[in-house]
Amino acid sequence: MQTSTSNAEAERRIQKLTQHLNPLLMSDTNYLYIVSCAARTKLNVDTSSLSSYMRGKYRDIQEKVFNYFNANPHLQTPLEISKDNHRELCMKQLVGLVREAGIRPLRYVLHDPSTYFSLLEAVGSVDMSLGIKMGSNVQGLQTIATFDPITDEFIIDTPNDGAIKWWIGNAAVHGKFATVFARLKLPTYDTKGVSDMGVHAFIVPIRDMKTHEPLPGIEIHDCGHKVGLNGVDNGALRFRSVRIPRDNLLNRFGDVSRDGKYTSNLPSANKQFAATLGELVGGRVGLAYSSVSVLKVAATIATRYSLLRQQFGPPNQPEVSILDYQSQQHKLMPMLASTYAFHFATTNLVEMYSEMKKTHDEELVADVHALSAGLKAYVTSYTAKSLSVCREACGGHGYAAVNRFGSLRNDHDIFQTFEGDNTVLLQQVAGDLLKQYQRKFKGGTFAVTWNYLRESMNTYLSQPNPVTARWEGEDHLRNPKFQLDAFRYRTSRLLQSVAVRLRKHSKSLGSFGAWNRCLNHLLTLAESHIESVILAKFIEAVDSCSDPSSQAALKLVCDLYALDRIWNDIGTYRNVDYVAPNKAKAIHKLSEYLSFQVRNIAGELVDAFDLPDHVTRAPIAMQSEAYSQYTQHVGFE
Ligand SMILES: Cc1cc2nc3c(=O)[nH]c(=O)nc-3n(C[C@H](O)[C@H](O)[C@H](O)COP(=O)(O)OP(=O)(O)OC[C@H]3O[C@@H](n4cnc5c(N)ncnc54)[C@H](O)[C@@H]3O)c2cc1C
Repeated sequence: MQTSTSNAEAERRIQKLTQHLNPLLMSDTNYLYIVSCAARTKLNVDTSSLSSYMRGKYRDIQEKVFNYFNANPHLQTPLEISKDNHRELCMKQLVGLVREAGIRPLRYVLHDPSTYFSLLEAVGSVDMSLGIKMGSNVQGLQTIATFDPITDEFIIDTPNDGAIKWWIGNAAVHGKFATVFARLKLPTYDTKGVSDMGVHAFIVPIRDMKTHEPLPGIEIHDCGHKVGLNGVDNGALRFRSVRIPRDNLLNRFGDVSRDGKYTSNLPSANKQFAATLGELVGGRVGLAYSSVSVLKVAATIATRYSLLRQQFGPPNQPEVSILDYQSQQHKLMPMLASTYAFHFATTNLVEMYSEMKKTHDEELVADVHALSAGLKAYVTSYTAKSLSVCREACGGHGYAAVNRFGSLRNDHDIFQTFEGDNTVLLQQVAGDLLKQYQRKFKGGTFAVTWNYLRESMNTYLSQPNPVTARWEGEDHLRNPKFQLDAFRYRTSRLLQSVAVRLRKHSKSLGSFGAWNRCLNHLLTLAESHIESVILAKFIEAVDSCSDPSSQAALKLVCDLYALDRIWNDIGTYRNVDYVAPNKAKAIHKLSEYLSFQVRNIAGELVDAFDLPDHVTRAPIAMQSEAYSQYTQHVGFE
């Protein structure tokens, strides 16, 4: 921290005043005192260093995308646009990006996923529909692909109406090919008839290249007008004995020879399944990462507006900015801190994913699978809620479509559902944790991300220490060890207690019934685990930052993230006396104080997201002359 010790008492007084006095009733002397001290306690943030630490090597390619759309205003999505026009525009945006800007996203999918996801982030900031259109694919686990050795073809079938593939991006209008995940069936020439080789990916042409009509056996219906993302043409697909050449099997993990023999370079069916699964998680990784970029845009708009907008103040004094109100800080500052936390967690996920694509390491595949499910669910739910908070935090102007919250909220909302419903995904995380827990008691090894549970179980399951439960000093509360211990303690308790409950209920209810009886407990466990992972990654990012001013800012933001989360769940900690009443009070006070300190550098923190005005686009968030730009937009001279 850059504030001197002598300032600490002054800061505390400011915080006390801002906490306990309604600014409307504040005396002039107090008010001036607050303003002057606030200026003194402000950290100096070097925005450009912080920004390059955040964006790293992807800055250039993202700028290329932003510049292309800035230079081509006709390709920017207007506020009012019909579904059909939006679909056409979205297609033109994609074609322009590839042909004119020379950006070929698919080139990166296989060999450089990190660059691909950063492109997705930039493109999604321009129009979320475009980001989704670039990443859509088809998955159908009930769909069947049967090999016909006579014609050397696979026959693709949708076995029943329940297996019709709904909501396939690009299918309703523009798509010519689909990547279809289907169960591969091979003839066995015995009484069994066929054997099921598990899920494989196939390229299936769906429309005629010249006439663009659906091909024989392929039925396509338009899913119609949606709540958002109307630039994407979603369709429902049914396959009836569609024949494709044997070569259309994507054979990286398993192949079929001309005489119908199956070969694979992977040693076991488990490894093959893990590798195929690895291919499916890319969508979730992309959604978690893109959701953070939506949160960055929303937090930028809401923070800039809150700094600009002045409302009321002490008698005979200038009005104060609405971000000076404690309530506004409470709405927005922990959210800004979370945006930073999620940035580092999802960047790390992308790196793990890239490594997994290179090595196909089985443990890493399992780790990325569970972590992508958890982060996708946690981050997208948080962003969806935050978009409403940001809208409300900007008052009436937040409701104007031009200020973006409506379209961001509508477009982003489905992130909670596609690539796996969030409630279902969190259950996968809980299931994985339980598996790890069982292994611990059977003496097996723990996968990488869950390693901390191995260390934590013995420590955290013992009774809380009554002495440390009372420690309330700022140094202690801002110590990453205390913060991480607290998060992990909660996860370990939840894990151990749910395991006991599941065992008890499964005797009378069976495993499905027991799972359902403990479902809310399981979801809380999964969220708690994901919060621990996010905090651990944030702490690592603070430690690795070499620029002192950026590091001080990140440390402040990280402390706010950690203490705000602990305070949000303080009941759990109090219930088991992990924190005594005095400590709970100190955590609350400190998190409000940190919100106030973050408020002092909020402008710099959102500037470090490095989103140009032509990307944020909301007139209330312009970096200069925001009010006049807005009044001009409405029509005032
Ligand atoms: C705009 C859009 C685009 C899409 N794009 C694609 C695409 O390109 N490719 C593709 O393959 N798919 C796509 N999808 C499909 C998407 O992946 C599914 O909609 C999603 O997986 C959820 O499945 P569902 O709609 O059947 O919901 P349901 O499973 O019916 O869920 C409905 C509700 O039931 C609850 N629920 C369901 N199961 C459980 C459970 N086990 N425990 C507790 N609660 C449960 C859920 O929490 C949810 O609240 C898209 C969907 C949309 C809307």
